[in-house]
Amino acid sequence: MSSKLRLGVNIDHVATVRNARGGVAPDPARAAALAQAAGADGITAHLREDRRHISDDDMKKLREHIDIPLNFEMAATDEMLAIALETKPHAVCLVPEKREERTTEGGLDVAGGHNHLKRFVSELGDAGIRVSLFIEASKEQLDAAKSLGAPVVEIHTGAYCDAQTEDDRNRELQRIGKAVAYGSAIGLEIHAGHGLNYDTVKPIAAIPAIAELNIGHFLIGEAIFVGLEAAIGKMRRLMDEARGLETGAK
Ligand SMILES: CC(=O)[C@@H](O)[C@H](O)COP(=O)(O)O
Ligand SMILES: NCC(=O)COP(=O)(O)O
Repeated sequence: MSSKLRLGVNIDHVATVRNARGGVAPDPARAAALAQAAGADGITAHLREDRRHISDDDMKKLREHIDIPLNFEMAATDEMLAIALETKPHAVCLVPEKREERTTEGGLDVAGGHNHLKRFVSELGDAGIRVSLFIEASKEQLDAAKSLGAPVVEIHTGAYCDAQTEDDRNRELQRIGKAVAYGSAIGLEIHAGHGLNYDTVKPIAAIPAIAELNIGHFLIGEAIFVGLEAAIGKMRRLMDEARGLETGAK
């Protein structure tokens, strides 16, 4: 019997729309409350160093007003560490960040940045925060994550989602499947996300050892047409179908 896959809804791009006019609407905390009501298992938000979407105040409001787990995505910097330790979210996902990128382009080089990351994993873990590392689907990165003592990794699904041919997509899917099997065999909890939509979610959701998917940009875009509740409901249904589960989603 397959187990239910958790859906973390990333609300970054509600803030992108708000910031286009510099006011207070639409409010990411309101979107998070709606996502929770629609069946999200967690809320993900990325406080970027340049504050292009989510703000410090959004993080505080999310922490105060949301009952489901908050997954705080951040770069491994001292500024972000201090904010995370004050916010005390359920989880922190450490991600690579480049000021000039449009979105997160790749995974963290955990193997190469081992010494730099160690302190972040320990300090967050000691504060009772579940630490995850956003990485590419590679054995080298999984081994490095394990040796740092991170309990969770999130596999970057961007290359799989962006693949232009069926062959490339299948190759990426196989790479992810192999990494998930290896990561879970060495005792890591495996999450996945980035760029997932209705067309790409099922093969990823069908990988049994994945415990959580984080999905944002597509859901917020789709909500413009059908509303957030319907968009999340459909994603939930596709995930449940991929696991062969009865779905309670509308
Ligand atoms: C780390 C990751 O893949 C995303 O969750 C992240 O939030 C992407 O950053 P943007 O939302 O700024 O594109
Ligand atoms: N970590 C991935 C995430 O939170 C959502 O990414 P996306 O669906 O906005 O690309």
